Amino acid sequence: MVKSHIAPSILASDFTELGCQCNKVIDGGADWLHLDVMDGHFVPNISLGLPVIESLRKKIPSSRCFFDCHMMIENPEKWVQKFADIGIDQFTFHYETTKNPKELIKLIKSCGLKAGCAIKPGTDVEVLYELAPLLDMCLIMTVEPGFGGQKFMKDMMPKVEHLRNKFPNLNIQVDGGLGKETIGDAATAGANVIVAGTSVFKAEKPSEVISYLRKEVDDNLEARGIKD
Ligand SMILES: O=C(CO)[C@@H](O)[C@H](O)COP(=O)(O)O
Repeated sequence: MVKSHIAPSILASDFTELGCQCNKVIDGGADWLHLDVMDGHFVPNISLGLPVIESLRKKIPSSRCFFDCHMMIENPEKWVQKFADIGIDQFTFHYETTKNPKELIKLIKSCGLKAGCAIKPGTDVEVLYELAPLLDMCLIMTVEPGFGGQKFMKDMMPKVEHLRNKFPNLNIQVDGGLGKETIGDAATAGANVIVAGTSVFKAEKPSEVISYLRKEVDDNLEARGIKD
């Protein structure tokens, strides 16, 4: 059994008003904040890191919002403890960045964090089958990681479907190009954690978009009989 979680990606926010904008989407119904950490090596972009997330955490406690960190970085092992120390809730590493994913999951959990594993569009979903029972969440990228505002890759949906059929109780996240036009595909395939940057932060009424996304997910989880 799983719940819907709507996770706006702050990459699409106005960074000069970050705290206010985050509070607005949380008041509008967001369950998680999705924090995209990029190092300029694993992906061709640099976004934000420890100081920004630490400041946000001081304003927004865990009891108010779950901090979901998507680590688009090389050598993720080096950063787990540091991100745990500033109070994040979940550390999602990329499968492509580590030789020993099982050890990394152990490390993440030993630091008191939830563990997620992401795969790029070119990576086979089968790599997650052995790891999924050890994980709190799998992330199927629906764009090439690195930038917000890209087109949703519908051809990633069979990955979500395979994963959902094998693991009915797993949190399955999709990330990239999600909004009102694409949520139907993701929800039908079985995704329950929806990252939405542009569609939420650039909306006139973020709360209305969040409710729309949640309803699509909830209806589909209910139809599958796996809604918590
Ligand atoms: O991880 C990434 C991009 O690498 C995403 O989290 C995007 O930031 C989502 O943005 P939208 O496609 O929803 O604008």
